[in-house]
Amino acid sequence: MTQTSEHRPGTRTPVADAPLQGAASSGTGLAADRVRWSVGDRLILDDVDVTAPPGALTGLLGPNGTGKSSLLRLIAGVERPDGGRVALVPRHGGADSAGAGESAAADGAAGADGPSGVGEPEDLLTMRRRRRARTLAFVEQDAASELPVTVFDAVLLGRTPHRSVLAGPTEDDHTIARSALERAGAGDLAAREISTLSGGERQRVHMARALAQQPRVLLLDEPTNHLDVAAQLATMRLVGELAADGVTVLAALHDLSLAAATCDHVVVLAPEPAGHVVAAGPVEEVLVPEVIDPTYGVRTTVLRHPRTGRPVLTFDEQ
Ligand SMILES: Nc1ncnc2c1ncn2[C@@H]1O[C@H](COP(=O)(O)OP(=O)(O)OP(=O)(O)O)[C@@H](O)[C@H]1O
Repeated sequence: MTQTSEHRPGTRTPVADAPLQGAASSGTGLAADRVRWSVGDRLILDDVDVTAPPGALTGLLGPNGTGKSSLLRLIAGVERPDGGRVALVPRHGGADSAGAGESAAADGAAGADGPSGVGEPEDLLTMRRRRRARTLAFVEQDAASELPVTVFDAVLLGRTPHRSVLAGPTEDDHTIARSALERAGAGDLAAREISTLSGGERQRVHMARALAQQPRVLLLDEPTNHLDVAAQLATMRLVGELAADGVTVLAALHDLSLAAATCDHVVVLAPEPAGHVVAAGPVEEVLVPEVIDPTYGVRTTVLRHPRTGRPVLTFDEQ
């Protein structure tokens, strides 16, 4: 799959908030190979292959229960797969691998969880927790937020993987957290107790915490859930900007027109048999009736957005 950045809406220029770009410019892709996961005797994901190219927004699509959240949780290390591999794949071997090697050394773990050679894929599943937290951020669907902390302190927690275990947050950490809140459209919520927020407000705060982590890879499970239409557009624009900055984004989405309007690539999971990939590739090739109709059990009409020319999908029952 190749990057098709000209398709992304909104600005494609690198954003001005330098503090949030930190680890984002490395151009690391993500490859999940033959990922298999069962719960009890129920097979949820059956040898699933998903690739998220570096510095691109990849939409993970599929009907309810096809395993999108499960796959994101496995990639994030929340669950362990029964089989398969999840790796960071450098775009340019030299620069990326050098960066990764430095990070491993900073962890005191060089040679243990770092890549073995220049340009080698790096195994995410065996990566040390702390290093993974500096590499990858995950915004879960309806993540619980009952901690008795302010929004600002919750976002500041995103900085934890970047400092030594006993050190408190630095002035830089505060600056990055403030910038992350602003960028996620939640600057005015900083002093609020997180448990008092509405669903949409929480969603922005979770995004801000992920931004404060300065990840190379960002996993989003339904990032527009709970958001009004303006906030949905703002969130997807932000995600597109992050991808333009070099962050590899894999986002589970239900709104196929939103995916068509914003994603560089899409991967569609199908319900039968358990969580397998029916199609993957550029939006124009994958979001077509031949793929969507049998997968979702609908009749799809593909229109064109009058301004962007991108696909707009409408649906009828079969
Ligand atoms: N811990 C678990 N125990 C039992 N079953 C599970 C568990 N986690 C997921 N499942 C099942 O695995 C299947 C895939 O769930 P998952 O949440 O990954 O799907 P999804 O594609 O994200 O769904 P949705 O679009 O509805 O959010 C579902 O049938 C779900 O009930």
